[in-house]
Amino acid sequence: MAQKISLTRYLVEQQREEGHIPSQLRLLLEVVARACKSISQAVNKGALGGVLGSADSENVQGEVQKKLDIIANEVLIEANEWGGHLAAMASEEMDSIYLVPNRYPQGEYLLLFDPLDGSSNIDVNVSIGTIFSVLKKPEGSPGVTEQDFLQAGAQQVAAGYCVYGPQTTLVLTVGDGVSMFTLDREQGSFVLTQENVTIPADTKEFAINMSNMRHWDEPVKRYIDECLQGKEGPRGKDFNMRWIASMVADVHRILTRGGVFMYPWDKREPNKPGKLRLMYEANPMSWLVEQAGGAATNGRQRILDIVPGQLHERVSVVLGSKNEVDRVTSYHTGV
Ligand SMILES: O=P(O)(O)OC[C@H]1O[C@](O)(COP(=O)(O)O)[C@@H](O)[C@@H]1O
Ligand SMILES: [Mg+2]
Ligand SMILES: [Mg+2]
Repeated sequence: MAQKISLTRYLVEQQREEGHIPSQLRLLLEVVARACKSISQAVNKGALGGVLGSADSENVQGEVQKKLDIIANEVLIEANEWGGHLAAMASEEMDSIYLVPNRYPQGEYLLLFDPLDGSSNIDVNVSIGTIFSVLKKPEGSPGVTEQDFLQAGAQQVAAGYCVYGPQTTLVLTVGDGVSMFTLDREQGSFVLTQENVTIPADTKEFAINMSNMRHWDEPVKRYIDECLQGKEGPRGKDFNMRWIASMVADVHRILTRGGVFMYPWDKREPNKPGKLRLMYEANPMSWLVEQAGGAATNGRQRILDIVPGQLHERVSVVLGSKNEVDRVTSYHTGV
Protein backbone atom coordinates (compact mmCIF):
# COMPACT_ATOMS: atom_id res chain seq x y z
CA MET A 1 0.00 0.00 0.00
CA ALA A 2 1.29 3.48 -0.89
CA GLN A 3 2.56 5.42 2.10
CA LYS A 4 0.21 8.09 3.38
CA ILE A 5 1.65 11.60 3.36
CA SER A 6 0.42 13.79 6.18
CA LEU A 7 0.01 17.55 5.85
CA THR A 8 2.87 17.97 8.31
CA ARG A 9 5.20 15.89 6.19
CA TYR A 10 4.05 17.61 3.00
CA LEU A 11 4.80 21.02 4.51
CA VAL A 12 8.18 19.93 5.87
CA GLU A 13 9.09 18.66 2.39
CA GLN A 14 7.91 21.91 0.83
CA GLN A 15 10.18 23.72 3.24
CA ARG A 16 13.19 21.40 3.09
CA GLU A 17 13.34 19.97 -0.39
CA GLU A 18 11.47 22.45 -2.48
CA GLY A 19 12.53 25.54 -0.54
CA HIS A 20 9.08 27.00 -1.15
CA ILE A 21 8.16 27.99 2.34
CA PRO A 22 10.08 29.39 5.29
CA SER A 23 9.76 27.48 8.57
CA GLN A 24 7.58 30.17 10.17
CA LEU A 25 5.06 29.88 7.35
CA ARG A 26 5.07 26.10 7.68
CA LEU A 27 4.32 26.38 11.40
CA LEU A 28 1.58 28.91 10.75
CA LEU A 29 -0.12 26.60 8.22
CA GLU A 30 0.08 23.69 10.63
CA VAL A 31 -1.63 25.76 13.29
CA VAL A 32 -4.37 26.86 10.87
CA ALA A 33 -4.91 23.20 9.94
CA ARG A 34 -5.15 22.28 13.63
CA ALA A 35 -7.72 25.00 14.17
CA CYS A 36 -9.73 23.71 11.19
CA LYS A 37 -9.63 20.24 12.72
CA SER A 38 -11.17 21.51 15.89
CA ILE A 39 -13.80 23.56 14.01
CA SER A 40 -14.59 20.37 12.07
CA GLN A 41 -15.18 18.57 15.39
CA ALA A 42 -17.53 21.30 16.57
CA VAL A 43 -19.40 21.19 13.23
CA ASN A 44 -19.70 17.41 13.52
CA LYS A 45 -21.31 17.57 16.93
CA GLY A 46 -24.03 19.89 15.64
CA ALA A 47 -27.06 19.98 17.92
CA LEU A 48 -25.33 17.58 20.33
CA GLY A 49 -22.60 20.14 20.92
CA GLY A 50 -25.02 23.07 21.18
CA VAL A 51 -23.31 24.85 18.29
CA LEU A 52 -26.33 25.39 16.01
CA GLY A 53 -28.50 28.50 15.82
CA SER A 54 -27.95 32.22 16.04
CA ALA A 55 -26.02 34.21 18.59
CA ASP A 56 -27.49 37.48 19.86
CA SER A 57 -25.05 39.62 17.90
CA GLU A 58 -24.26 41.18 14.54
CA ASN A 59 -20.90 41.44 12.82
CA VAL A 60 -19.35 44.57 11.32
CA GLN A 61 -21.25 43.99 8.07
CA GLY A 62 -24.58 44.02 9.92
CA GLU A 63 -25.12 40.27 9.46
CA VAL A 64 -26.63 38.26 12.31
CA GLN A 65 -23.90 35.99 13.64
CA LYS A 66 -24.41 32.29 14.08
CA LYS A 67 -22.96 30.60 17.15
CA LEU A 68 -20.56 28.75 14.90
CA ASP A 69 -19.32 31.99 13.28
CA ILE A 70 -18.19 33.11 16.73
CA ILE A 71 -16.83 29.73 17.84
CA ALA A 72 -14.78 29.33 14.64
CA ASN A 73 -13.43 32.87 14.95
CA GLU A 74 -12.32 32.23 18.55
CA VAL A 75 -10.75 28.88 17.68
CA LEU A 76 -8.65 30.49 14.93
CA ILE A 77 -7.50 33.36 17.14
CA GLU A 78 -6.68 31.23 20.16
CA ALA A 79 -4.78 28.69 18.08
CA ASN A 80 -2.70 31.30 16.27
CA GLU A 81 -1.99 34.14 18.66
CA TRP A 82 0.75 32.56 20.78
CA GLY A 83 2.79 30.67 18.16
CA GLY A 84 5.22 33.47 17.32
CA HIS A 85 4.66 33.36 13.57
CA LEU A 86 2.03 36.10 13.33
CA ALA A 87 1.97 39.87 13.70
CA ALA A 88 -1.80 40.27 13.42
CA MET A 89 -5.04 38.76 12.17
CA ALA A 90 -8.15 40.05 10.42
CA SER A 91 -11.49 38.32 10.19
CA GLU A 92 -14.82 38.80 8.49
CA GLU A 93 -16.31 38.58 11.98
CA MET A 94 -14.21 41.33 13.61
CA ASP A 95 -14.56 45.09 13.09
CA SER A 96 -10.83 45.77 12.97
CA ILE A 97 -7.52 43.95 12.98
CA TYR A 98 -6.45 41.79 15.94
CA LEU A 99 -2.91 42.43 17.09
CA VAL A 100 -0.96 39.57 18.62
CA PRO A 101 -0.85 40.49 22.35
CA ASN A 102 2.50 41.81 23.64
CA ARG A 103 2.91 38.85 25.98
CA TYR A 104 3.46 36.59 22.97
CA PRO A 105 6.35 36.63 20.50
CA GLN A 106 5.70 38.68 17.36
CA GLY A 107 6.04 37.13 13.91
CA GLU A 108 6.14 38.51 10.37
CA TYR A 109 2.92 37.17 8.86
CA LEU A 110 -0.63 38.47 8.65
CA LEU A 111 -3.48 35.96 8.70
CA LEU A 112 -6.91 36.76 7.27
CA PHE A 113 -9.95 34.50 7.46
CA ASP A 114 -13.61 33.94 6.91
CA PRO A 115 -13.91 31.66 9.94
CA LEU A 116 -17.17 30.09 8.84
CA ASP A 117 -18.28 30.44 5.24
CA GLY A 118 -21.82 29.49 4.30
CA SER A 119 -23.40 30.43 7.62
CA SER A 120 -26.92 30.02 6.21
CA ASN A 121 -26.14 26.31 5.73
CA ILE A 122 -25.00 25.53 9.28
CA ASP A 123 -28.37 24.67 10.72
CA VAL A 124 -29.48 22.63 7.69
CA ASN A 125 -26.47 20.29 7.70
CA VAL A 126 -25.08 21.38 4.33
CA SER A 127 -21.36 21.87 3.60
CA ILE A 128 -19.68 24.92 5.14
CA GLY A 129 -16.03 25.86 5.55
CA THR A 130 -13.20 28.11 6.66
CA ILE A 131 -11.30 30.27 4.14
CA PHE A 132 -7.85 31.72 4.90
CA SER A 133 -5.20 33.92 3.33
CA VAL A 134 -1.65 34.71 4.47
CA LEU A 135 0.25 37.92 3.69
CA LYS A 136 3.64 39.12 4.78
CA LYS A 137 3.83 42.21 6.96
CA PRO A 138 5.47 44.94 4.86
CA GLU A 139 9.12 45.32 5.77
CA GLY A 140 10.23 48.25 7.84
CA SER A 141 6.85 49.08 9.32
CA PRO A 142 7.14 49.15 13.13
CA GLY A 143 3.85 47.90 14.77
CA VAL A 144 1.00 46.75 12.57
CA THR A 145 -1.80 48.85 11.14
CA GLU A 146 -4.78 48.10 8.97
CA GLN A 147 -2.84 49.66 6.10
CA ASP A 148 -0.37 46.75 6.25
CA PHE A 149 -3.20 44.39 5.31
CA LEU A 150 -4.25 46.36 2.24
CA GLN A 151 -2.17 44.37 -0.24
CA ALA A 152 -3.35 42.99 -3.58
CA GLY A 153 -4.19 39.27 -3.60
CA ALA A 154 -1.15 38.68 -5.83
CA GLN A 155 0.97 39.28 -2.71
CA GLN A 156 -0.47 36.29 -0.82
CA VAL A 157 2.13 33.78 0.34
CA ALA A 158 -0.37 31.05 1.17
CA ALA A 159 -4.10 30.58 0.76
CA GLY A 160 -6.60 27.83 1.31
CA TYR A 161 -9.82 26.61 2.75
CA CYS A 162 -11.18 23.72 4.72
CA VAL A 163 -14.58 22.39 3.70
CA TYR A 164 -16.68 20.62 6.36
CA GLY A 165 -18.84 18.32 4.25
CA PRO A 166 -19.30 14.55 4.03
CA GLN A 167 -15.50 14.63 4.36
CA THR A 168 -13.39 17.39 5.88
CA THR A 169 -10.98 18.49 3.17
CA LEU A 170 -8.24 21.08 3.42
CA VAL A 171 -7.13 22.68 0.15
CA LEU A 172 -3.92 24.66 0.02
CA THR A 173 -1.61 26.64 -2.21
CA VAL A 174 1.74 28.20 -1.42
CA GLY A 175 2.17 29.28 -5.04
CA ASP A 176 3.19 25.95 -6.48
CA GLY A 177 -0.10 24.40 -7.54
CA VAL A 178 -2.98 23.21 -5.40
CA SER A 179 -3.02 20.19 -3.08
CA MET A 180 -5.91 18.59 -1.21
CA PHE A 181 -5.77 16.84 2.17
CA THR A 182 -8.56 14.75 3.65
CA LEU A 183 -9.01 14.54 7.42
CA ASP A 184 -8.44 10.98 8.62
CA ARG A 185 -10.54 11.05 11.77
CA GLU A 186 -9.07 7.81 13.14
CA GLN A 187 -5.52 9.14 12.86
CA GLY A 188 -6.52 12.71 13.65
CA SER A 189 -4.45 14.06 10.77
CA PHE A 190 -4.86 15.54 7.30
CA VAL A 191 -3.62 13.16 4.60
CA LEU A 192 -2.57 14.22 1.10
CA THR A 193 -5.25 12.96 -1.30
CA GLN A 194 -4.63 15.02 -4.44
CA GLU A 195 -1.77 17.03 -5.89
CA ASN A 196 -1.66 19.29 -8.95
CA VAL A 197 -5.38 19.94 -8.88
CA THR A 198 -6.43 21.15 -12.34
CA ILE A 199 -9.62 22.88 -13.44
CA PRO A 200 -10.66 21.98 -17.00
CA ALA A 201 -10.73 25.08 -19.25
CA ASP A 202 -14.23 24.27 -20.53
CA THR A 203 -17.35 23.37 -18.62
CA LYS A 204 -21.08 22.78 -18.90
CA GLU A 205 -21.89 23.81 -15.34
CA PHE A 206 -22.52 27.25 -13.86
CA ALA A 207 -23.20 28.45 -10.31
CA ILE A 208 -25.11 31.64 -9.60
CA ASN A 209 -27.99 32.63 -7.35
CA MET A 210 -30.71 32.76 -10.03
CA SER A 211 -33.17 34.49 -7.71
CA ASN A 212 -31.20 37.70 -8.28
CA MET A 213 -31.58 37.53 -12.07
CA ARG A 214 -33.76 40.60 -12.41
CA HIS A 215 -31.11 42.68 -10.63
CA TRP A 216 -28.14 41.64 -12.77
CA ASP A 217 -26.21 43.76 -15.20
CA GLU A 218 -26.65 43.10 -18.96
CA PRO A 219 -23.41 41.11 -19.52
CA VAL A 220 -24.34 38.62 -16.78
CA LYS A 221 -27.90 38.30 -18.09
CA ARG A 222 -26.53 37.66 -21.56
CA TYR A 223 -24.11 34.97 -20.39
CA ILE A 224 -26.68 33.07 -18.32
CA ASP A 225 -29.35 33.45 -20.96
CA GLU A 226 -27.04 31.87 -23.54
CA CYS A 227 -26.30 28.98 -21.14
CA LEU A 228 -30.02 28.45 -20.56
CA GLN A 229 -30.71 28.21 -24.30
CA GLY A 230 -28.62 25.03 -24.27
CA LYS A 231 -28.08 23.02 -27.45
CA GLU A 232 -30.46 25.22 -29.41
CA GLY A 233 -28.66 28.44 -28.44
CA PRO A 234 -25.37 30.11 -29.42
CA ARG A 235 -23.37 27.86 -27.06
CA GLY A 236 -24.55 24.70 -28.78
CA LYS A 237 -24.54 22.64 -25.58
CA ASP A 238 -26.76 22.06 -22.55
CA PHE A 239 -25.63 23.49 -19.21
CA ASN A 240 -26.25 22.23 -15.70
CA MET A 241 -26.63 24.50 -12.68
CA ARG A 242 -25.52 24.17 -9.04
CA TRP A 243 -25.78 26.67 -6.16
CA ILE A 244 -24.85 25.52 -2.66
CA ALA A 245 -24.78 29.02 -1.13
CA SER A 246 -21.47 28.26 0.57
CA MET A 247 -18.75 29.73 -1.60
CA VAL A 248 -16.34 27.25 -0.09
CA ALA A 249 -18.41 24.28 -1.26
CA ASP A 250 -19.14 25.78 -4.69
CA VAL A 251 -15.43 26.48 -5.25
CA HIS A 252 -14.54 23.00 -4.02
CA ARG A 253 -16.79 21.52 -6.69
CA ILE A 254 -15.14 23.72 -9.32
CA LEU A 255 -11.65 22.63 -8.22
CA THR A 256 -12.86 19.04 -8.37
CA ARG A 257 -14.69 18.94 -11.71
CA GLY A 258 -14.68 22.43 -13.24
CA GLY A 259 -17.44 24.98 -13.66
CA VAL A 260 -17.94 28.70 -13.36
CA PHE A 261 -19.01 30.49 -10.17
CA MET A 262 -20.44 34.00 -10.16
CA TYR A 263 -21.55 36.42 -7.50
CA PRO A 264 -21.82 39.55 -9.63
CA TRP A 265 -22.58 43.15 -8.76
CA ASP A 266 -26.31 43.76 -8.89
CA LYS A 267 -28.75 46.64 -8.79
CA ARG A 268 -30.11 46.02 -5.29
CA GLU A 269 -27.25 47.91 -3.67
CA PRO A 270 -25.60 49.71 -6.59
CA ASN A 271 -22.92 51.32 -4.44
CA LYS A 272 -21.62 47.96 -3.23
CA PRO A 273 -19.16 46.37 -5.68
CA GLY A 274 -20.53 42.91 -4.79
CA LYS A 275 -21.54 40.65 -1.92
CA LEU A 276 -18.39 38.63 -1.36
CA ARG A 277 -15.46 39.91 0.65
CA LEU A 278 -12.29 40.63 -1.30
CA MET A 279 -9.76 39.79 1.38
CA TYR A 280 -11.37 36.84 3.16
CA GLU A 281 -13.18 35.13 0.28
CA ALA A 282 -12.31 36.35 -3.22
CA ASN A 283 -8.52 36.67 -2.90
CA PRO A 284 -7.73 33.24 -1.42
CA MET A 285 -10.22 31.51 -3.73
CA SER A 286 -8.94 33.39 -6.79
CA TRP A 287 -5.36 32.39 -6.09
CA LEU A 288 -6.34 28.73 -5.62
CA VAL A 289 -8.34 28.81 -8.85
CA GLU A 290 -5.49 30.43 -10.81
CA GLN A 291 -3.01 27.97 -9.35
CA ALA A 292 -5.24 25.18 -10.66
CA GLY A 293 -5.24 26.67 -14.18
CA GLY A 294 -8.52 28.58 -13.89
CA ALA A 295 -9.20 32.32 -13.89
CA ALA A 296 -10.85 34.85 -11.58
CA THR A 297 -12.05 38.36 -12.39
CA ASN A 298 -14.54 40.92 -11.10
CA GLY A 299 -16.03 40.96 -14.59
CA ARG A 300 -13.46 43.45 -15.86
CA GLN A 301 -10.21 42.97 -14.00
CA ARG A 302 -8.15 40.15 -12.50
CA ILE A 303 -9.21 39.93 -8.84
CA LEU A 304 -5.64 39.33 -7.62
CA ASP A 305 -4.59 42.73 -9.05
CA ILE A 306 -7.13 44.74 -7.05
CA VAL A 307 -5.48 46.84 -4.33
CA PRO A 308 -7.96 46.96 -1.45
CA GLY A 309 -9.01 50.35 -0.09
CA GLN A 310 -10.40 48.87 3.11
CA LEU A 311 -10.30 45.67 5.12
CA HIS A 312 -13.91 44.61 4.63
CA GLU A 313 -14.05 45.60 0.97
CA ARG A 314 -16.48 43.69 -1.22
CA VAL A 315 -16.05 42.59 -4.80
CA SER A 316 -17.91 41.10 -7.73
CA VAL A 317 -16.66 37.57 -8.49
CA VAL A 318 -16.45 35.41 -11.61
CA LEU A 319 -14.16 32.41 -11.22
CA GLY A 320 -13.49 28.89 -12.43
CA SER A 321 -12.96 27.29 -15.84
CA LYS A 322 -10.76 29.65 -17.83
CA ASN A 323 -12.66 29.81 -21.12
CA GLU A 324 -15.96 30.58 -19.38
CA VAL A 325 -14.44 33.26 -17.14
CA ASP A 326 -12.79 34.83 -20.18
CA ARG A 327 -16.14 34.81 -21.97
CA VAL A 328 -18.02 36.49 -19.07
CA THR A 329 -15.21 39.04 -18.76
CA SER A 330 -15.28 39.80 -22.48
CA TYR A 331 -19.06 40.38 -22.28
CA HIS A 332 -18.28 43.11 -19.71
CA THR A 333 -15.25 44.68 -21.35
CA GLY A 334 -16.23 44.21 -24.98
CA VAL A 335 -12.81 42.73 -25.84
O1 LIG B 1 -27.67 33.50 -0.03
P1 LIG B 1 -26.81 33.93 -1.16
O2 LIG B 1 -26.93 35.38 -1.48
O3 LIG B 1 -26.93 33.07 -2.36
O4 LIG B 1 -25.34 33.86 -0.60
C1 LIG B 1 -24.46 32.85 -0.75
C2 LIG B 1 -23.10 33.41 -0.57
O5 LIG B 1 -22.96 34.07 0.69
C3 LIG B 1 -21.92 33.50 1.42
O6 LIG B 1 -22.50 32.52 2.21
C4 LIG B 1 -21.24 34.48 2.31
O7 LIG B 1 -20.44 33.87 3.31
P2 LIG B 1 -20.64 33.95 4.92
O8 LIG B 1 -21.47 32.81 5.38
O9 LIG B 1 -19.21 33.85 5.36
O10 LIG B 1 -21.27 35.28 5.22
C5 LIG B 1 -21.04 32.83 0.36
O11 LIG B 1 -20.39 31.75 0.86
C6 LIG B 1 -22.03 32.39 -0.68
O12 LIG B 1 -21.51 32.27 -1.95
MG1 LIG C 1 -18.13 33.69 3.54
MG1 LIG D 1 -18.36 33.85 7.24
